[in-house]
Amino acid sequence: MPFALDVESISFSYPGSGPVADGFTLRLEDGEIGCLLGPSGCGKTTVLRCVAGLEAIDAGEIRLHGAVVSRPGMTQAPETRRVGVVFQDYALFPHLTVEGNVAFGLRGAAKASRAERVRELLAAIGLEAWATRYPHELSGGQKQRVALARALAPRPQLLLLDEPFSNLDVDLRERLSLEVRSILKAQGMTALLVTHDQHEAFAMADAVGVMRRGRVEQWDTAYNLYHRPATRFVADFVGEGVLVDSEVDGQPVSQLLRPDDVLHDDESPVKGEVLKKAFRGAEFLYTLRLDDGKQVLSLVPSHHNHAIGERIGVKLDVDHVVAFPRLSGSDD
Ligand SMILES: Nc1ncnc2c1ncn2[C@@H]1O[C@H](COP(=O)(O)OP(=O)(O)OP(=O)(O)O)[C@@H](O)[C@H]1O
Repeated sequence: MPFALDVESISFSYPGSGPVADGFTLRLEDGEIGCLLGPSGCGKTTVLRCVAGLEAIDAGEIRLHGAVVSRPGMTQAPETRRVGVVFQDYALFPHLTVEGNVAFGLRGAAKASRAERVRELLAAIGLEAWATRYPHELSGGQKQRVALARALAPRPQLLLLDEPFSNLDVDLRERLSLEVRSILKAQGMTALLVTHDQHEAFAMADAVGVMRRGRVEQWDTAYNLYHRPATRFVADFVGEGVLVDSEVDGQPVSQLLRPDDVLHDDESPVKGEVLKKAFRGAEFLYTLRLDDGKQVLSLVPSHHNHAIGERIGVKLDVDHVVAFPRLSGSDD
């Protein structure tokens, strides 16, 4: 079986700039939800535009279910790729009702089957009662669900989502990511999401690619990106933590300590001075200075409320060591 999406070693530059995608590779199985996660400017949106057919690649190849849609000198038009796109700004048609918006991509289909598909999708997004409302009557989350239904209506072979929740507040973002994931899974849709928000990536995707300078640095499950980052960049970008100088097998290394590796324990002889504290609801995130001067982060249940300057006992609970060679000067 060919991959639903197979992006093989593509390169792309805007006129007059260096490469924005640089030997970029990514594969998605049928029904898989992938995510590109990375800092601003690393090339996420550009890769999505190449996959949609909005940019012509300079090298490599893009295939959808085995059919070549892009190679140097050949770019199949976006409208014939059967690729749906959802953007962050919803882009709903203000003069069309919810059902009018969802039906928009079904022009040309028979009336009865069009009505049936619209009904099915409004049920999937839980907005049947809103069919005859207009976009200005909807909340941000509802608008984004309508945009999703509109993109799904013509049954694309791939759905691209570009920062779809970034206009929504944080709580809604995570809830909607999970909701959208279950809608996509129910429809068996293959999807590629782009975001710089790791909570969104973790909530929605089966696998996440951390991007840096036009390439994927690690393609993995959320769990592995957090607990087994392959590079210093991934360790730094995903989750919180500090790198402390240490030795493994006699070699000088920087060891990654996540806040959940450092436990608060009153009995422990190792003490840390509270330098900073951030209330997270269920937990405090403490920044502690140990007696040897090293700083670590510690996640502590929030009923342990300690003042800045207080010394508290800590112990390490590291079930596997993640370490990188120590930096020598200018490399990063
Ligand atoms: N139309 C354009 N012409 C020239 N350069 C561009 C154009 N669009 C984007 N770029 C540049 O390409 C690089 C990658 O941009 P891109 O939008 O793909 O990044 P991104 O990872 O999606 O970032 P963000 O999270 O900020 O949206 C950036 O340096 C950007 O300035």
